Amino acid sequence: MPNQNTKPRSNCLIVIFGASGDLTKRKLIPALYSLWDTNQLPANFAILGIARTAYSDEKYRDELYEFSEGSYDKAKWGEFSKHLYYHAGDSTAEADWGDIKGYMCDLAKKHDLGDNRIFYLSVGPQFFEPIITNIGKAELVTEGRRFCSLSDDVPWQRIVVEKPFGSDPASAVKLNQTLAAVFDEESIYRIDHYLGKELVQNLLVVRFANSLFEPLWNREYIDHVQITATETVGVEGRGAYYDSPAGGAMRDMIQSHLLQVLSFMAMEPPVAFEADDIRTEKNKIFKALRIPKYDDVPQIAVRGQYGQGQIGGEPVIGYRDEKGVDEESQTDTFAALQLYIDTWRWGGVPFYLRSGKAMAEKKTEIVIYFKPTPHCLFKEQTKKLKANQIIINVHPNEGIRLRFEGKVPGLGMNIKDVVMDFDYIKQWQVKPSDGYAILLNDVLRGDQMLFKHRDEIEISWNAVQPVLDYWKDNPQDDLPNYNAGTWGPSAADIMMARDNRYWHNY
Ligand SMILES: NC(=O)C1=CN([C@@H]2O[C@H](COP(=O)(O)OP(=O)(O)OC[C@H]3O[C@@H](n4cnc5c(N)ncnc54)[C@H](OP(=O)(O)O)[C@@H]3O)[C@@H](O)[C@H]2O)C=CC1
Ligand SMILES: O=C1O[C@H](COP(=O)(O)O)[C@@H](O)[C@H](O)[C@H]1O
Repeated sequence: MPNQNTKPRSNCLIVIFGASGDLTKRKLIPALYSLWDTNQLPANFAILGIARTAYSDEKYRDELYEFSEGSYDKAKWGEFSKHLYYHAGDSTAEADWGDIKGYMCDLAKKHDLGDNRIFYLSVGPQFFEPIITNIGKAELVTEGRRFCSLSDDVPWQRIVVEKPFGSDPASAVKLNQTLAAVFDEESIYRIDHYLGKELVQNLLVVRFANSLFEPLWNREYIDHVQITATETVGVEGRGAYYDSPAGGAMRDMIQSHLLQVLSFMAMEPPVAFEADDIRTEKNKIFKALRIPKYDDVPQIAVRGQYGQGQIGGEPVIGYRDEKGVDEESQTDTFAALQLYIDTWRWGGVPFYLRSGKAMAEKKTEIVIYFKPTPHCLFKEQTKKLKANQIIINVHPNEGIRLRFEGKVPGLGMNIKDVVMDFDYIKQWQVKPSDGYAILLNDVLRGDQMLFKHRDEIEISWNAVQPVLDYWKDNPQDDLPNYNAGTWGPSAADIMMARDNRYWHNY
């Protein structure tokens, strides 16, 4: 993996809370291993996993190795895992912090790490605040140095906070306050793994390293934008979380990942390619998002929930039959939302966001639909002409496709749409990263560019809250309203048809 971040990294202890969980095993440890394998970790480092399940260091290392099902080279894993430790404890209980702190200090001495620490909150959101508070009480954030976290001479402590970041505007503000009581904003890394995806970052390069696209990137030429993240998987054993008041597609995907993608798609050119400048421009987009009116919700938002169906020829149970899900659940496993950004550039251009589980295909894409030409020379073909499109395939088939009209070979002037194709894997001969290695590399080097600022989180909740309120107040009696393995409820197509548009499904 190329190193795109050239800031120096210093020796440090990486502490993962929730070390026995899915995210740690599936994403964090593989990302740290790949950084180590490509010499991107500091000369001295140790990783300390903390959770309540009892493991010895050896057992923990073996468990992670087995979990990887052969993804790690055995000899290399042996070397890497010498840096990997485990401590069984309840990090939400103040009483356990004497031991936790002692263990951290011993490891720091053993590996000569000084006081540099990264705390990674890979636990359920209900545990974020108690753990942050306990870190503060244990005096693990160096007093008087909170505002010097980027200096090489002074120890630093950084915290990585997973999603969901709150479940509404008030809880997001409260979490930000708890964080601010212990860490300065420069030390807080609110992670969104979509910003670590190659094709999402590529948006900035496409827009700001080329003169070809940016002149068209506005209301004069763009008719509308669609941002889609659909999955074939259902809730996969996360029924209890997904069906809680903090769950559902609007919160789980749209409020977080898709709004972040939208901000990269829509922001103004930053003054410089620096974290502060990028975050300033993103923040302006969040400020300019038109807050939907409560009474308009049925026109601008669609809620869906999957019933039983088939995916890839296999039968799939309905959402309400999943473990941990209420049999009369109103949770949205599909959500679609029309938004406007009230700025000079985007006035009148609708942005359609949608996400769903148990759908026909796993795909994440941004599709930009252009307006028709001001005058049509090919009169008899007018009805057949398709809108020009830029399709950014974030996953799968990573790449960028430009769809435009071309002449069909032969006699006469027949016109058909054709595609110009930048295929990421063919071009670079590498598989794109899932985002975690890129983002962890940034945390190690103190680069916040791809992390969410306090302000944008608080504002972005406001854009979806009226929809969540409306849905809570108005149960929908047609749920489940789409079969697993389809493109979601017909109401989503009707919402588009009302605007004379259709979803980009194939
Ligand atoms: N899994 C994923 O792909 C993604 C997850 N996330 C987010 O990451 C976070 C973790 O998710 P995930 O790994 O899936 O969750 P899991 O339920 O798989 O793991 C949760 C972890 O928290 C630990 N834990 C629970 N209670 C305590 C406690 N009181 N003290 C210390 N540790 C505790 C559990 O260990 P034990 O029981 O041993 O204490 C376990 O290690 C969540 O916030 C989730 O939203 C975000 C994006 C993707
Ligand atoms: O954060 C989350 O993302 C995943 C989808 O991530 P992707 O990288 O596979 O597109 C989603 O399944 C999960 O519900 C959500 O919490």
